[in-house]
Amino acid sequence: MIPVALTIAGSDSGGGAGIQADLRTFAFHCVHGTSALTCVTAQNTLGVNRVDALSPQAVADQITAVAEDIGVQATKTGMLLNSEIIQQVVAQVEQWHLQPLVVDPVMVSRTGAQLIDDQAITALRETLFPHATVITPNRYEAEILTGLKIQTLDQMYTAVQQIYDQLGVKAVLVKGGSLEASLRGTDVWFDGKQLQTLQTEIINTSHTHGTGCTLSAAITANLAKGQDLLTAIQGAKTYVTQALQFSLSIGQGQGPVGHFFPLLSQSQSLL
Ligand SMILES: Nc1ncnc2c1ncn2[C@@H]1O[C@H](COP(=O)(O)OP(=O)(O)OP(=O)(O)O)[C@@H](O)[C@H]1O
Ligand SMILES: Cc1ncc(CO)c(N)n1
Repeated sequence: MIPVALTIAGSDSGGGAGIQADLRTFAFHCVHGTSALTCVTAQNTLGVNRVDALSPQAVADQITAVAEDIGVQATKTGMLLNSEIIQQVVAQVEQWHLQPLVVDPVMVSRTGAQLIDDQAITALRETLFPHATVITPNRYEAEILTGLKIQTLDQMYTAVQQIYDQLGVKAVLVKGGSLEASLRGTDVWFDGKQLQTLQTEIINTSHTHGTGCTLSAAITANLAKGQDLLTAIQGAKTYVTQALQFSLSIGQGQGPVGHFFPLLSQSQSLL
């Protein structure tokens, strides 16, 4: 049986983040990827120029179509855009028991662009987080969720525990990709029992677009294969690190990670 994963997320026309990153990541892990699109962004390596929402019912119907026929072993959410879409996603998560559920609480991109409105942030916290197996905020999202400034490892430890204690989530991974250079490969994990620092080699590249989506999609793919959560996260971090090693210098801004890096390395060795 081939594992099936579902991503509920937005489209990135530049192909680096969102649904495009998620489906490539699922494919790399030999997991069949299905999707429910929430919105379409006009986006490239320089930033987001425009966002168009799908109707909440259209999002719900995509999830129903996948869940009632194909079935899903693990689900992730990415850019959910507004509170009406979040309300429908929560209803679908409940109806189809979409577990395990990885919630990447996409609010602010690494370039600092706000990607969802304030009401949506409240809806995420109050209605979706309680269903999450794990949430994976980046540094800016953890700052919004806690009201803390996060610059150091100690501040990451405080933030991850505060999010766990105050937001009723089962587990939290605060990601350090946008911290100062020495902390870029460092994430902090807390599930109410274990506080862990997860560290990989730091890759010195400015082409990091899509790291967060790729990480949460890889965690989801590993969960769809039946791995336990911490193993799934460790494997996903290794994948992101490798994808960063083969990141693509395309466009005038921050290029995407290289999801298909083994193919790239083969073709390079053929040159
Ligand atoms: N230069 C780097 N070297 C190694 N790991 C990195 C680097 N940059 C980011 N990471 C890792 O990538 C993962 C994603 O973290 P990051 O903080 O970049 O997420 P994000 O801001 O949500 O990403 P994005 O918005 O670009 O999709 C984390 O596991 C982080 O440690
Ligand atoms: C569609 C989409 N989802 C997520 C992110 C976060 O990187 C982005 N930039 N675009």
